[in-house]
Amino acid sequence: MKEGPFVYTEWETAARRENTASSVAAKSAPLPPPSSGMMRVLSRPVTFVTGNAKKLEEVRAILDNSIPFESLKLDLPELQGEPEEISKEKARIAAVKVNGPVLVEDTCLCFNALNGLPGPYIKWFLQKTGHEGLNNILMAYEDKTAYAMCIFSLALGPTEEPITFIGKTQGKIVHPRGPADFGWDPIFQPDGYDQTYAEMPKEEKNKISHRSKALAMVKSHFAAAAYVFQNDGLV
Ligand SMILES: O=c1[nH]c(=O)c2ncn([C@@H]3O[C@H](COP(=O)(O)OP(=O)(O)OP(=O)(O)O)[C@@H](O)[C@H]3O)c2[nH]1
Ligand SMILES: [Mg+2]
Repeated sequence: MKEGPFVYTEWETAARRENTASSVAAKSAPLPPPSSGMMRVLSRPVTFVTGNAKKLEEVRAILDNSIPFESLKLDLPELQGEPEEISKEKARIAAVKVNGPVLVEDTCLCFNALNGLPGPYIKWFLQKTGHEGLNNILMAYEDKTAYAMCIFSLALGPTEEPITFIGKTQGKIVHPRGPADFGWDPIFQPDGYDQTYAEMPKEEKNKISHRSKALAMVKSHFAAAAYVFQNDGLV
C-alpha cells in the first residue's frame, strides 16, 4: 500500500511517510520521522524559492532567523490539481533546480460557497477579475465565508519526497478596504477582526495569518528534526 508523505496541518501533527523504496535511490533514503531524534546533515541552508516579493517579505519577518534560509526569485511552473499536490510538485521542481534543500509555498483563497474554489487558481482570478470581480462572483451566494490557506513544502533534496505544512485562517470576503499592495489582502477579513488583512498592521497579520500558522509548523519541524547545516557544500 502506498502511504502519503509527511503532511502537517493545524489540526494534525501525525506524520506519514513515503514508502516507495523502489523509486528512491539509496542516496536519498526516506526522511525519518522528526520525533526520532536522528541527526540529519544538510549541505547548505534551505532555499526558499518564490517569484513573489511580498511572500518573501512575510516569510522573512515570520521566520526571523529561526531557520537558516536563503531565497531564490524564480516563478516555478504550477501543476493543476489539488492544492497539496501543486505545492509538492513545486518543491520537487525547485529541489532539482537548486540541487539542494528547498522550501516553497502555494497560497489558496477558498470560497466556501464554491467548495474551495478559486483555491490555488486565485492568482489568475485576481489578475483577470480584480477585487470587484471576486466580490461579484459571490453575489450569487448568501455565504461569503472563505479561508486563506498556505501550503509549504520542504524537499531536502532533488530525490526526496516533500514534507507538507498547511496553515488556514478563516474569514469572509468583503469589498476592498486598505492598501492594495499585496494580492487579495484588501478583500479578506479574518474572523474575529473588523479589519481586512490589508488594513491590519503587518505584524498583526503575521500573528494570525495562514502563512504564520503554516510556518509555525515548519519551525517546529526544524526544531524536532535538529538538522545540521553545512555551508561548504560537502556532506
Ligand atoms: O492578499 C494576499 N495575501 C497573502 O497572504 C497572499 N499570499 C499569496 N497571495 C496571492 O495569491 C496568489 C497565490 O498564488 P501563488 O501561491 O502561486 O503565488 P505566486 O505565484 O505569486 O508566487 P510563487 O508561486 O512564485 O511562490 C498570488 O496572486 C499571490 O500574490 C496573497 N495575497
Ligand atoms: Mg505561483
